[in-house]
Amino acid sequence: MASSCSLFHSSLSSKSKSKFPLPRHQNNTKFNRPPPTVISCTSSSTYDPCPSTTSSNSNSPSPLKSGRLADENIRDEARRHRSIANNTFSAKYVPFNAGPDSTESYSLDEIVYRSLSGGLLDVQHDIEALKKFDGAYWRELFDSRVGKTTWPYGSGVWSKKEWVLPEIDPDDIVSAFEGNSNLFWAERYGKQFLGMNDLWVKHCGISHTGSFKDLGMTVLVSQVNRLRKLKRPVVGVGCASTGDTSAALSAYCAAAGIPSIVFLPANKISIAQLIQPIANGAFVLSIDTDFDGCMKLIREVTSELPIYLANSLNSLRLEGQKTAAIEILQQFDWEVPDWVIVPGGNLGNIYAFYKGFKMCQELGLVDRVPRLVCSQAANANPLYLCYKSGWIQFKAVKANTTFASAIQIGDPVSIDRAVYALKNSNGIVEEATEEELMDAMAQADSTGMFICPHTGVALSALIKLRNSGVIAAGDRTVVVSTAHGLKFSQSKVDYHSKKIPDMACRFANPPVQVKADFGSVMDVLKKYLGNKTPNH
Ligand SMILES: Cc1ncc(COP(=O)(O)O)c(C=O)c1O
Ligand SMILES: N[C@@H](CCOP(=O)(O)O)C(=O)O
Repeated sequence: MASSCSLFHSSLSSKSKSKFPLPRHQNNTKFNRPPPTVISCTSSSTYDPCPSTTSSNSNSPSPLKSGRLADENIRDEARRHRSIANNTFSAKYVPFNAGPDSTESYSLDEIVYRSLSGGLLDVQHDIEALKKFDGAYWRELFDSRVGKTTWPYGSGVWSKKEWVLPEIDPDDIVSAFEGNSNLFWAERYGKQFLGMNDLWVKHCGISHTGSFKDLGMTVLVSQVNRLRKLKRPVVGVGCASTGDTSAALSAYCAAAGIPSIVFLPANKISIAQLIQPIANGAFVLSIDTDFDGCMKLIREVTSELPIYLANSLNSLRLEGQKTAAIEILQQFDWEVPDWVIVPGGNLGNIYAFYKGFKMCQELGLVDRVPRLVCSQAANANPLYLCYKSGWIQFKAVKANTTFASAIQIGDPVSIDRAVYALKNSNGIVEEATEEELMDAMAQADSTGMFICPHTGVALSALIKLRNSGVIAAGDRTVVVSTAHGLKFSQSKVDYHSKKIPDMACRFANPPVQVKADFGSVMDVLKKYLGNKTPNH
C-alpha cells in the first residue's frame, strides 16, 4: 500500500511540505505542481518530508533518529523509500554530435559502444523533463545532499543521480561514496610562483582508488550490475589501462562481486597502480605493448566475448566524470571560474568537464561555461598538434615515455569529443616537456601539495598561459588534479635524487647523509639554519 508520503505528487504539492520548489508549470505559474507523473519522495530528493510514515506496517520497528528503522542499513532504507512507479527523468545513447535529423538511439540497457556509422556515442538526457525544474531547484537539491550518508546521494556522483543515470534503481548502485573531493585553495603556490590569489586545485585524485576514474567507474559498474540482474550477457568487465582505470574498475567490480579483466602495458605503469588490480582480485594481463596496443586488443576482445568494455569509449563513464565540473560550481557557490585546466590522455575527461558545465548552463544553474584548457605531455601530444594545425588535421602519434605515464597515449579514443569541448568553450591546448612537468610538480609539492606528474602537466600549462598574459593574475582558475601523488612516488624519488638524465632537477630536495654523532648533526643544522632568515 502506498504510504502517505508517498508516491504521488499531490503529497508534494504543498510548498510547506516540500523543502524544494516545485517545477514551473507550462503556463508559467511559478512553482506550480509538477507533471502528473509519479515520483517518490526520495527519487528526486533525499529529503523525506514524512520518514516515519513510509512504512505501512504498524508492527514495524520504530524509526531511528536518522529516519532509518532499527534493523535497516542505508541500502534497505533507500529501498523502502524508492519509487514504485516510473521515474520522471530518462536518458539514452545517441550518436555523438548527431545532427537534428538523426533518429538513431539506444536504451542504456543495450550493450553498444559505437554508432551505426562507427562513431562515438553520447548519453543524452531528457532535457525538457529536467527543465521542468528551474536552476534554483537543482542547486538547492544538489546542495542538500552534500556530506550525508543517505544511499546513494551521499556520493558526489549520485547526489546528481537525476543527471547521471536517472532510471537506475538505488539498489543496483555500486558506490564508495566517491566525489565530494577537496577544492584546495593554492594560496602559497599561486602567490609565490604565479602572482595569483584565486588559484584552486580540484583534488579528484584524493579518492577511493586514488584517481578521478572512480567518478566514472561507479556509474559504469552500477549499470553492469543492473545488466547482470536483467540477465544480459555480461560475464565480466574489461579495460585497457595506464593504471588508473584498471585500479578503479577492479575495486568497484570487487565490491560488487563482478569479475574484472585488465590489460596493462608491461613495465609502463607505476608499482602502486600495478598492485591495485592484483590486490582487488582482477584477472591481470601484462601485455608487451603500449596503452594504444592494449586498447586495440580490448576493443577486439570485447566484440567477441561477453566482456563489457569499461574504457571511456563507453560514454557511460563520462556521465560520472562530468559531476566533478558540477561540484566545482557548487563549491564556488554556483559562481563560474574563468579557467579550468585538465590534463589529457585518452581525452574523455575534458569532454566530461565540458558536458557538466554545459548542463549547468542549459538548466539555468549558471549563466556561462568557463574556458577550458587541455594540457598534454609533449611526449604524447596528438591533441596539441591538432590544435596547432588550427584543428585541421588529427594524426595519431607514437607516444613516448613520460613521467606522466597515465597519459602516455598516442591515439586517444575521444579525440572528437575533446575537439568539440575545446571549440565550444573557447578552449586552448598546451603541452609540457618532461622537465617542465617535473619542475612544476616539485614546486607545487614544496608549497604543501603532493601532486601527480599529470597535475604537473596541467600546472605547466598554467605557468605558460600566465607568462604569456593569457591568464590574468586575478582570474579565478582551477587546475584539475587527476591522481594521488603517492601512486607516482618513484618519479619524485628520481627527481629528488637528481637521477634523471638530462634534467637539472632544479628544485630537488635530497636528504642529507649525516653521521650519528651530536657534532656532525649540529654542523649540518647550523649550516642549514645559516641560510634562513627569521620570519619577522
Ligand atoms: C592520472 C590521470 N590523469 C589524466 C588522465 C587523462 O584523462 P583522459 O584520458 O580522460 O584524457 C588519465 C587517464 O587517461 C589519468 O589516469
Ligand atoms: N589513464 C587511463 C587511460 C585510459 O583511459 P579511459 O578513461 O579511456 O579508461 C587509465 O588509467 O587507464
